[in-house]
Amino acid sequence: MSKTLTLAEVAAHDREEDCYLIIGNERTGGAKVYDVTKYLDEHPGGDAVLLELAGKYADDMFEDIGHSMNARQQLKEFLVGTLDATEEELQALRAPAHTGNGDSFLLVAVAGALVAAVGGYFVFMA
Ligand code: HEM
Repeated sequence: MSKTLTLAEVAAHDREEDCYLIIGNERTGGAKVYDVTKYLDEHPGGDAVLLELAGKYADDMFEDIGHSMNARQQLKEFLVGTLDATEEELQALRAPAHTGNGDSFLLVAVAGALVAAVGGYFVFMA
């Protein structure tokens, strides 16, 4: 039977000699815990990216890369168990990535103001 781990239990496996990652979401069948310690040296994307996420929720990064079906298949070899966390806890872990949207909104607003100012200047000069 597969185990169920809490976020705190996963967080304890946060180094090169003992590296767990949480990958998965509602769409891919739920958040699951993987022991990638033995995979660090073999990962085509290198060990650094995995170590940076050691003991953490790595799903957003895993999905952003657009891993192949083969990579998804490989995941199964490293399965430790399922994650015992509420939807709110997972959302909180995703939060840092979401603040990025606020920044880009600001960027668009500033760029828009700049275009309006330059446009206004030319209209004024004409
Ligand atoms: C156990 C988890 C993981 C497995 C089994 C895995 C497997 C793979 C495989 C097989 C590839 C080759 C391309 C492909 O088939 O898609 C790959 C590439 C890559 N992976 Fe992962 N990966 C894992 C987790 C992650 C995570 C968490 C990141 C976070 C950033 C990551 C970043 C990358 C990058 C950047 C590449 C591209 C390498 C390149 O093409 O230069 N991987 N991974």
